[in-house]
Amino acid sequence: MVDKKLGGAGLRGQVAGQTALCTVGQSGSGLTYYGYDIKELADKVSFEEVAYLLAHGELPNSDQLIAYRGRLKTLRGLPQALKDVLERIPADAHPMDVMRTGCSFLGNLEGEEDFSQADDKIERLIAVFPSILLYWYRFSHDGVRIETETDDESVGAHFLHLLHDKKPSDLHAAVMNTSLILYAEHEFNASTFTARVCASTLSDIFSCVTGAIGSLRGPLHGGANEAAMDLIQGMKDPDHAEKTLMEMLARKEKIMGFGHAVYREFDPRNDIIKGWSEKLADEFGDRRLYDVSVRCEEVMWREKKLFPNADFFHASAYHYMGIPTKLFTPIFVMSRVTGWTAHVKEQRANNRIIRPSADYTGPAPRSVPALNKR
Ligand SMILES: CC(=O)SCCNC(=O)CCNC(=O)[C@H](O)C(C)(C)COP(=O)(O)OP(=O)(O)OC[C@H]1O[C@@H](n2cnc3c(N)ncnc32)[C@H](O)[C@@H]1OP(=O)(O)O
Ligand SMILES: O=C([O-])CC(=O)C(=O)O
Repeated sequence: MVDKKLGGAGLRGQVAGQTALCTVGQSGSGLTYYGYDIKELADKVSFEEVAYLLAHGELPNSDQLIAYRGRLKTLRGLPQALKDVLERIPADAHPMDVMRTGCSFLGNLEGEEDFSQADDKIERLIAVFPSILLYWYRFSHDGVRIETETDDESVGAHFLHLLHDKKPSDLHAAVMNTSLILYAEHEFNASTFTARVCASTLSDIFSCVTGAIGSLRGPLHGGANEAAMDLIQGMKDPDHAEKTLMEMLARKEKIMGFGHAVYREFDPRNDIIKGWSEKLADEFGDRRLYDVSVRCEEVMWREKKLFPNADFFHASAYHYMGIPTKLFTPIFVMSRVTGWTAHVKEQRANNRIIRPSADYTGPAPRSVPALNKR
C-alpha cells in the first residue's frame, strides 16, 4: 500500500470543516450518504431518491417521491436564450465546457435571488443538465434541434433517450441509475470543496456549481473516466493490456482511473460498477473492454498496490451503452450536482468564510528599485 503524506501538500488528511452528508473511507462500510451504505442504496433505491435524500436529509416517502419526480420532469425545458448560446458552441468544444457555460448562463436567466430559492434552483439544475448537454451535442453533431422535455421517469433514462433518440432498455436505464447514485456525493473531494469555498463567500448557487464543474473537469478528478477509456480502447486483449501497463509503469506514467486520495485498499463503488460492466459486456456480445479492464486491475494491484477508483469500470460500462467518451465526465456532473448543492446548503447553514493561511516562501522584505535600475 502507498504511504500517505498526512498534512501539507493537498491538505491531505486535514479536517477542513464538518459535514453530515457523507463518510468516505471510515472503517466498516466505506461510503455512506446520510448513514446509508452505498451498496444498499445502489441495490434498493433510485437516483431520484438519493437526490432527494441529499437535498432534504431523509429518503422520500412514496408521495414525496412521486411529487419530486413530477417536478423534475417539468423542469427539463431550456429557455430560448440558452438554446441560442448552446447553438453557438462549436462541435469540438469539450462537453465539460458546455456544462460550465450552460450552468453559468442559466444563472444569468434564472439567478438565485436569495437563499430561500436554493431548493428550487437545485431541482432545476438536476433536471436541466442532461438537456443542456444533449441539446448542444445533438445540434452540433447531428444538426438537429431536439425537444428536451421527455416523459422519462428518471434522469438516467432521460439522458439516454435524448442521446439515442429512443427510450433506453431496462438494463441501460438501471445501469445509469446506479451510476448516478455512485457518483452523487463524496465528502470534501476537490470539486465539492470548490463549491463550498464559493458558498462560503455567500455567493449564489449557480456560481458554486459552475466553479465545481471546472474542478471536476481535470483528469486527476472526474476527467479520469474519459482518460481511462482512452487507455483501454487501445488494448487489444488482456496480454496486450498487461504489456501496455508494464511499459507505462516503467516510464513512471500515471494510470488514470487508479488510486485515491482517501481510500487505502479499495473504492467501494468499484465492485458495483464493475458488476454492471460485465453484464453490459455480455449483452453487447464483446467482452474485450471488460476483460482488459480486469487485467489492468490485477496488474495495478500486483505491481503498485493501486486499485480502480469509481472512474475505471465506468469507462467500459458507458462505452457498452453507446455513450461517446467525451460525454462521460458530464454524466458525473449530472449526478454530483446533488452532492455539490447539498454541501452549499450545509456550508450556508453554518458559515464562516473559508480562508486558510500559506507558508511564505518568497523573498525577504525589499524596496522597489527605480525603473532604470531593474
Ligand atoms: C472520482 C474521482 O475523482 S477518483 C480519482 C480519479 N483520478 C484518477 O484516477 C487519476 C489517477 N490517480 C491519481 O492521480 C491519484 O491516485 C489521485 C489524484 C486520485 C490521488 O492522489 P494522491 O492522494 O496524491 O495519491 P497518493 O498519495 O496515493 O499517491 C502516492 C503515490 O502513488 C502514485 N500513484 C497514485 N496514483 C497513481 C496512478 N493512478 N498511477 C500511477 N501511480 C500512481 C503517485 O505517483 C504517488 O507517488 P508520488 O508521490 O511519487 O507522486
Ligand atoms: O473523493 C475524492 O477525492 C474523489 C472521488 O472519488 C470523488 O469525488 O468521487
